This record gives sequence, C-alpha cells and structure tokens, in this order.
Amino acid sequence: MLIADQVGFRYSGVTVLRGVNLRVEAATTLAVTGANGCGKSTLLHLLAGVERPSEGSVRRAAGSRVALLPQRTSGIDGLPLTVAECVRIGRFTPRRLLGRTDRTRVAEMMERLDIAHLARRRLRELSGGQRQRTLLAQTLVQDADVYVLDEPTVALDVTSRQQVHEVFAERVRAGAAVILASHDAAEAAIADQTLDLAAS
Ligand SMILES: Nc1ncnc2c1ncn2[C@@H]1O[C@H](COP(=O)(O)OP(=O)(O)OP(=O)(O)O)[C@@H](O)[C@H]1O
Repeated sequence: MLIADQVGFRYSGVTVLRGVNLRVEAATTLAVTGANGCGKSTLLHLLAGVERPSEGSVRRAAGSRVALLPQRTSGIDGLPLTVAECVRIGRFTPRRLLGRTDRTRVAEMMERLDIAHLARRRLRELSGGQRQRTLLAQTLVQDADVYVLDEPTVALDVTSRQQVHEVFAERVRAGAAVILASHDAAEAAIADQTLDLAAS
C-alpha cells in the first residue's frame, strides 16, 4: 500500500530524517514511535503526501486515498464551526453535495465517538478530549485506503481510546492501512509493526 525508500527530510537545511525505510501493507497497522522532536510528525506528513522528501521517495498504491489527522490543528479553533459541521467536512468532495450516505456516516461516527450530544457546540467550547474526538471523527468518516494519524488518542480517556481503537481495527479488517504516531506503548502494541525513529 505504501513504501518509503531511503527517505530524508530537512527544514531549512537542518536534517530531521535520514535513511528511513518502511513498507506498509494493506490491512495492517504501523506505529511510529520515538522521543519528542525525533521527526514522527514530519514523517507522517511525508507519508500522507503533504510534504515531499528532501531525499528518497514515498510511493503509495495507485489511486489510494489518504486521510490525515494532523497533530497541530489549533488554527481551526478560530473558525465558527460546530462539531457536526467539522465532522461533515470529512465527507466533502469538490464534485457533489453531501447525500444521505454521507449524513448517515457522519451521524454514526458521532454516536460511536460519543460526540452526538455536542453536535451544535462550537469547537472552541469543547474540552480537549471532546475536541480530539471531533477531529478523529472528521478523519474516520473519510473513505480512505491509508489513515495517517498523529497521536490520535493523546487527550482521550480509557473508554474513548478503546472506542477509537475499535474503529481502527474495523478499518484494518476492511483492508485499509493505519499509520499512527504515538508515545504510548499500549497504543503502539495494537500495531502489526513499529518504527522507532529514535533507533533508525
Ligand atoms: N516547520 C518547521 N520548521 C523548522 N523545523 C521544524 C518544523 N517543524 C518541525 N521542526 C523540527 O523538526 C524536528 C522534528 O519535529 P516533529 O514535529 O516531526 O517531531 P515529533 O517526533 O513529531 O515530535 P513530538 O513527539 O514532540 O510531537 C524537531 O526538531 C522540530 O523542532
């Protein structure tokens, strides 16, 4: 599904990643681990295609669709979006209006991640965990072949974390690849393979 070959990355000449190799098959999970600042977010951006490597290559299966949950999302707090609107954005495409399937998917995911009762709240009125569940829902309502998730459960309580992990497992069983960055050993343990960036 996705191959990184000798990937390197520099910010303004400062090397952050060097010689990263990985292969993620369909229907598997990869956890990217390592200390603060070792380059996990940078690698995820490269894998999702929002940045290009300074060296090496990232190749994805032709036509594969990527859904990204970034780590830094504070910019959206200034927008006058409700929770429901934020989740619906995950179903937007340039080609058509949202239909019944889209609305059903949004409603189901909001129920599953326990944010349905918050539908009309503004993002800036949410707790950290409620906000994170909203952004997760926006990512998980997307029909993607590769889900790239940067510290997806960082602010979540145990129950919410389990609910989110169940959705990941379902997507993997359905054939998607899940790539997540995490500091949590228990979360990394749900993955089929782990890339420890500190050790690479
Ligand atoms: N836009 C940027 N410009 C310059 N340097 C950057 C930029 N973004 C990140 N860096 C630097 O690149 C390095 C890797 O950052 P990155 O965010 O990828 O690490 P991380 O492993 O995800 O960290 P954390 O665990 O703290 O989230 C850090 O040293 C950081 O200071």
